[in-house]
Amino acid sequence: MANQAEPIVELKHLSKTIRGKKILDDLNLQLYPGQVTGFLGPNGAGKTTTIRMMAGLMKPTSGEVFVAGKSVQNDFEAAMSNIGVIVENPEMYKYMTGYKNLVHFARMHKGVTKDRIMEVVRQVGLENRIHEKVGTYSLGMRQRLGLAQALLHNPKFLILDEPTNGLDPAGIREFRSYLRSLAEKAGVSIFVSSHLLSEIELMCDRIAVIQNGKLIDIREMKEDTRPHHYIEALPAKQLRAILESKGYEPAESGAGFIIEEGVQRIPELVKSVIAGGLDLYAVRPHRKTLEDEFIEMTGGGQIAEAVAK
Ligand SMILES: Nc1ncnc2c1ncn2[C@@H]1O[C@H](COP(=O)(O)OP(=O)(O)OP(=O)(O)O)[C@@H](O)[C@H]1O
Repeated sequence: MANQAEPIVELKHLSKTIRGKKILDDLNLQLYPGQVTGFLGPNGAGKTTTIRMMAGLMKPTSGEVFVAGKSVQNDFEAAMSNIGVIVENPEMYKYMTGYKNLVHFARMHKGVTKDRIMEVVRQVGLENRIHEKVGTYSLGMRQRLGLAQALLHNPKFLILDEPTNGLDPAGIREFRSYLRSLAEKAGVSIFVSSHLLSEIELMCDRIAVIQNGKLIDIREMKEDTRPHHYIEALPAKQLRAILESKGYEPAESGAGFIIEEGVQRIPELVKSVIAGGLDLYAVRPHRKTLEDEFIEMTGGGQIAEAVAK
């Protein structure tokens, strides 16, 4: 899929040292069109520093960031014409309407027409409220207006720093689906920083994990192709014996077991458990979470704890 395309963003040997302290250490990363990449790491890992350098707000000590082939460090304006940035709580003029705010921000770019402004307004679903003052907007609507602002000049690359801070669960869900459709329909490459594992898991195709200024992992978020089920029955010892006799390798999980099995053979298995005289308490599909994967990957060590914060 997207990985076979040319990267739209490349971080090459990005390092930053401030007063003798190494904050970023030789970061190399490629981002692709149509993909949402999560940037995950514990507090102080270096996420904001990386993002500031990607957006040209801070100079790296060494290394370079390329966006659509243009260097953010050496060809700033050309690179920025392809970048949209949303930082936490985007600055808006509350006493002006959403529309007037966008007109104001549109002046910072070349060639943003009124039609383009309205197109972006529709894209983020604000058409019914765009002529009302921003002061009357909910936080979710303000986030969407921020997104509209960042999209005005049709950037190929969108950077979001902790975008859902302060949103309620419904607002987060809504924002997430906008981002996904933006990547899928418009082919925008999106880079989202967060320290929330669960958020990244739902929003992203791919995650890059940073710790102590170093990129420690990059992985695709694939649906686990092998289906699993959780099953719980008493006595547990007997359940294990039944599962093993059917060729499963049951993994203990809470009061039950996880087995690798799709939904087709579950009714048959349930019949055997009941026929064996066991009390059945639960059978449900089980999907591995990112946290499970980290624990498997790290043996439950420091990284899993750090990213789970
Ligand atoms: N101007 C600076 N001077 C000195 N140290 C700095 C400066 N800016 C950042 N740091 C340090 O660099 C490290 C990385 O900070 P950064 O803000 O990039 O982390 P982060 O991953 O964004 O963390 P958070 O999730 O807490 O925002 C931290 O240890 C921070 O204290």
